[in-house]
Amino acid sequence: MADLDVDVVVIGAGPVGENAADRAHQQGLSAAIVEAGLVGGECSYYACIPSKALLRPVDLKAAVDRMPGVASGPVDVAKVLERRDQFAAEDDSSQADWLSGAGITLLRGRGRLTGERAVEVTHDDGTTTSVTARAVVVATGSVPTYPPIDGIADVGAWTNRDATQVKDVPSSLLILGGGVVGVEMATAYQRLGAQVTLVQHGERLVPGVEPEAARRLQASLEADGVDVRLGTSMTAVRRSDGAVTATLDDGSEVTGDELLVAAGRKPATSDIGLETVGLEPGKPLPADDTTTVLADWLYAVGDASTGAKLTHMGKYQARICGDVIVARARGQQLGGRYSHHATTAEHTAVPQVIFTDPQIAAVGYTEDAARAEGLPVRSVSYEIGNVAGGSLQADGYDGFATIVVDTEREVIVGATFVGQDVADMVHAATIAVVGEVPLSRLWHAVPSFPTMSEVWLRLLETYGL
Ligand SMILES: Cc1cc2nc3c(=O)[nH]c(=O)nc-3n(C[C@H](O)[C@H](O)[C@H](O)COP(=O)(O)OP(=O)(O)OC[C@H]3O[C@@H](n4cnc5c(N)ncnc54)[C@H](O)[C@@H]3O)c2cc1C
Ligand SMILES: NC(=O)c1ccc[n+]([C@@H]2O[C@H](COP(=O)([O-])OP(=O)(O)OC[C@H]3O[C@@H](n4cnc5c(N)ncnc54)[C@H](O)[C@@H]3O)[C@@H](O)[C@H]2O)c1
Repeated sequence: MADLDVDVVVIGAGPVGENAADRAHQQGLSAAIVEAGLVGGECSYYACIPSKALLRPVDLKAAVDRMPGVASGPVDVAKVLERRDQFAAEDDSSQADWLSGAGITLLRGRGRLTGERAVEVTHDDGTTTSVTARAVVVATGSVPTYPPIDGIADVGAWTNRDATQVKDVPSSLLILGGGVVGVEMATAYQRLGAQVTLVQHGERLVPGVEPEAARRLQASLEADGVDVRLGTSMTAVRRSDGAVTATLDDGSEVTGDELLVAAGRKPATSDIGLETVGLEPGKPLPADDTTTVLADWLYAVGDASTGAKLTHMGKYQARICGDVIVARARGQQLGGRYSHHATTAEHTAVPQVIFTDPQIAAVGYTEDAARAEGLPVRSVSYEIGNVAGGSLQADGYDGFATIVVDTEREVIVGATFVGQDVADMVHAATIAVVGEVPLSRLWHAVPSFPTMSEVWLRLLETYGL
């Protein structure tokens, strides 16, 4: 392909890179995007989408099983996997078509910086294309990390790619890591018929959430039959007679047909030529609130950056990035906090939904995190099963909501919802946090009866309104 000169070149066509290119292009800039794998990135084929496609059927079955008078049958695993393939088959033709329809040039190959505003793309056939651009955006995502455990390189350990693209559910699965990937995959696999053993070296699961949320999740996983081992780590793993055996640091052994490593991720920045522009490879790219890394030409968004490692937050960063690039191209002043040119929500209002059973949906600070920041806070909680909407949703509804209130400003700085079907409840809290809506005004946001949102009223009453 002939060498190219464009306004913006994006390295990495995951959900985040695609959004950055599109946002800049929609406003009149020429854009090219470089992709070494599948257009759509990890999220579309090996992360968010296939994992949720595996979880939704078993989540629905559990909800039906909690309801007297309606019966669910056994899970048809083949059908579940077939539906997963409808969402996440490893074919990026429709996403590539979308890019070309949008007028963005797709360069298939591996992109590397070769200096300021210069990227070289190496295609599969070994040929190269040089791209020069006014702005370069790094959106190369992340790759799994492997803890230093004896034998881990020799047992054919699964990553999120194997777990989400599975063709045959094994009869048993060891999971290393009790973070978000670990608990979501433990939920899916145990309910798809595998015996799951989950090993987490911390004292609790999903360390970033309210402690009571993690306790309820652990109780539910254990009730499902998951063997949860906390406060322990694997010291060695070996494969014999087809199975993987892991030795734990308390001397015990656990066995499974496969081992899924879900022990965190690192940015995919080790081989993208960062050293040619004076930056250290292998580290998350330190982007400021305008997503800028260097002067007014190098930008970073998504998992490759220091921002939150979630698709929706990466896409938010990408929209800001596109707008900043356009403003600079037009010689316009950048706006400040909460403008189109600042990722303000990254500091105080990151939402996340963990699609386990119970679901955990949270935004902003937990109580402990707020105190660590020196905020004057008080948190109040209320059982969702004690509001009419919750008790109608499921018999014995197990879940609660917590709000963390800044007692000086009387605004909500964090909220957590735990329970069946709470995923969509978090957005109301996100609006309250971002809008810094005073509690006295929230009192007038009347939840409909009988919905689970009535828990908002009870939380405000419990706080003292
Ligand atoms: C199992 C799992 C489940 C998840 N579920 C959720 C969820 O439910 N919700 C959520 O918000 N987040 C979820 N995440 C996190 C989410 O997947 C990431 O935050 C998101 O994919 C980041 O998007 P990205 O575009 O930055 O990177 P990626 O999606 O990783 O895309 C980066 C792209 O860059 C390409 N690339 C890398 N290097 C180069 C190079 N040198 N040249 C050319 N191309 C290159 C890669 O091939 C890839 O296509 C999950 C993660 C995992 C592992
Ligand atoms: N629903 C969602 O939003 C969703 C779903 C999946 C993943 N993600 C994102 O993907 C990213 C990666 O998730 P992840 O779960 O791989 O990473 P993570 O950092 O969330 O969790 C890794 C866990 O592994 C544990 N661990 C690390 N080394 C260990 C060892 N040697 N022995 C035992 N335990 C060990 C850690 O204590 C930690 O709890 C996260 O940023 C996450 O937010 C999001």
